Amino acid sequence: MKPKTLAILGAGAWGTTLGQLVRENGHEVRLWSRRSPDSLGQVVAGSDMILSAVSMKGVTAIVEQIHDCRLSANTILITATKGLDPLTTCTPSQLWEQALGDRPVVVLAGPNLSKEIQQGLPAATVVASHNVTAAQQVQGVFSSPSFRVYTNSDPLGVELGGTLKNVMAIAAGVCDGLELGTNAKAALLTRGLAEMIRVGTHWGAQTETFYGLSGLGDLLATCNSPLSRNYQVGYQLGLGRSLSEILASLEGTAEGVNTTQVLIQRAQAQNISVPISYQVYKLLQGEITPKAAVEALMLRDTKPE
Ligand SMILES: NC(=O)C1=CN([C@@H]2O[C@H](COP(=O)(O)OP(=O)(O)OC[C@H]3O[C@@H](n4cnc5c(N)ncnc54)[C@H](OP(=O)(O)O)[C@@H]3O)[C@@H](O)[C@H]2O)C=CC1
Ligand SMILES: O=C(CO)COP(=O)(O)O
Repeated sequence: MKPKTLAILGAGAWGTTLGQLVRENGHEVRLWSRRSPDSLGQVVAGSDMILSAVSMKGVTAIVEQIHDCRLSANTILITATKGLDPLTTCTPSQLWEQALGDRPVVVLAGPNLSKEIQQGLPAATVVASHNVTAAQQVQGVFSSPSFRVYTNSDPLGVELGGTLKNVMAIAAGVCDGLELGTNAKAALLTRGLAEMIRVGTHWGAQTETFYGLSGLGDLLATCNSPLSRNYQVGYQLGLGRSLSEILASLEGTAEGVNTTQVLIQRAQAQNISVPISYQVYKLLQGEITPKAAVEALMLRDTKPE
């Protein structure tokens, strides 16, 4: 493959790690953050691909700035952010699509704890787009002997898999912090996946996508690893620490905290049943103790599976 030029927006843990992967594959990487001396326009000019790996709270500002930048007609935008916009409740790819018109947008998501990837441990991910050719080009740029990349044609499902599992990762951390055991964790993750599918399909994603790497796969990774920031938040809540105390000492972004707020706002407006996410919400709001959240879930009305 001819070397490509990739502008990476967001020099946090994930942007840096993805930049390292692409550089090792022989492509040119220009890493940009809001603290960079170069302007966004300078960095994206002439790039074949732009990868956004900023946390959700930074996406809107960058999407607005991109409007004023000169991009070539076939520049591919790749979004790796796992979150929901509090103002519009849109996903990052929806925000990018609104801004970029006809240019292809590709979602990259999967069970990808950046610290393991930095060590060169094997991992797999998904690149999803309505534009199959664009997804295949991105697959070519990122694939390596240690990073296996699959294409998918349900970008919304792939994006929501990676986004909604962060709420479940908080719940899983609480479960482990409270030492509720393996049966409880299995029940939580299974019902958590059902909840993610209920929300995702209501919003237009396909059920089967959630059984893939970005849904079930990322659920297994983040709900079982202390490397996950969302899991860490939940674990420490389970130990009885307050959210503000936890966030003050957390290294990096735990998107699930914001995602839970936006999810509950939208699920309530649309009358979608999200019992696990709702207990995570009440816990994050400080309205309930971890033990009371578990009781509330266990004492719900009985129902068929
Ligand atoms: N780390 C991981 O393992 C993975 C992370 N992700 C997702 O990638 C995204 C980024 O995560 P990660 O890199 O770990 O997070 P970090 O906290 O390490 O980095 C966040 C990045 O976003 C930028 N940012 C934050 N707020 C703004 C803003 N208002 N304007 C512009 N830029 C901003 C930060 O810039 P600055 O440094 O200037 O503050 C930084 O570059 C998240 O959505 C996460 O869910 C997805 C898969 C794996
Ligand atoms: O999304 C991730 C791995 O796929 C990273 O998880 P955290 O954001 O919880 O650290």
